[in-house]
Formats: sequence, C-alpha cells, structure tokens
Amino acid sequence: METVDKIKQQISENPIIVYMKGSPKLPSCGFSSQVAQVMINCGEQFAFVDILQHPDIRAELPKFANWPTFPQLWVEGELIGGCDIITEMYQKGELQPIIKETADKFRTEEDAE
Ligand SMILES: N[C@@H](CCC(=O)N[C@@H](CS)C(=O)NCC(=O)O)C(=O)O
Ligand code: FES
Repeated sequence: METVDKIKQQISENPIIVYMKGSPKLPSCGFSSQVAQVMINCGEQFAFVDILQHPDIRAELPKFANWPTFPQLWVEGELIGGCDIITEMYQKGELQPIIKETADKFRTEEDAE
C-alpha cells in the first residue's frame, strides 16, 4: 500500500490518533512526551503511531498534513495540531471537550453494532 493511503486509512479508522516519536509509555522526545501526557490526562483511549518505527510515514505525513513536525494529533481525520497548539488548547480547557465528544460518539457507534 502507498504510504499516503496507509495514512488515510489510519486517520479514518482511528478517530483519535497521535503521530509521535516513541510511545505514550516511552516517548523519545519531549514534544511527543508532552502531547502524550496531555492525551492521557484527557482520559480517553487514543491510537498512536511511532514514526521512528515508520520512516515512510515520517517522510510522507508532513507533506500530506502540510505540517512539518511531530507530534501531530488527528481527530476524526482532521489535524488538530502539534505540541504548542495541543498544550495551549488543553490549558484553555478547549481540548478536553473535543476528545470527550469524539470518544463518546465512537463509543456509542461501537456499542450499537
Ligand atoms: N513547536 C513544535 C515542536 C515539535 C518539533 O519541533 N518537532 C521536531 C523535532 S521532534 C520534528 O518533528 N522534526 C521533524 C522530524 O523529526 O521528522 C510543536 O508545537 O509541535
Ligand atoms: S527528537 Fe529532538 S526535539 Fe524531538
């Protein structure tokens, strides 16, 4: 599969997904660590891709996203932002409702199946 198609599949199949360096439990960079911590604090499940394990995604996603760096938080197929944006949204209390609403929405859909 083309890398860009893999990315499209990941962001469509995972309503909340973080592209990061390392994993939430063992981040490999301070920026990724910060976003992982914020996401953990939001208290909902989220998917992640360790781009250090996937150099093709590391190379392609910035072009696809039109965003040069990692981490990247994607919600319902849309780029929300990187570390600065996510941290600011969290501090303002703007991120939590987005994450909760998305988690609730997909929880309901899964439960109904
Ligand atoms: N200001 C950025 C910080 C993130 C950043 O600068 N990331 C760099 C260093 S980890 C990056 O992803 N560089 C491209 C790469 O390593 O592929 C943000 O808000 O997310
Ligand atoms: S890996 Fe060096 S700043 Fe992220």
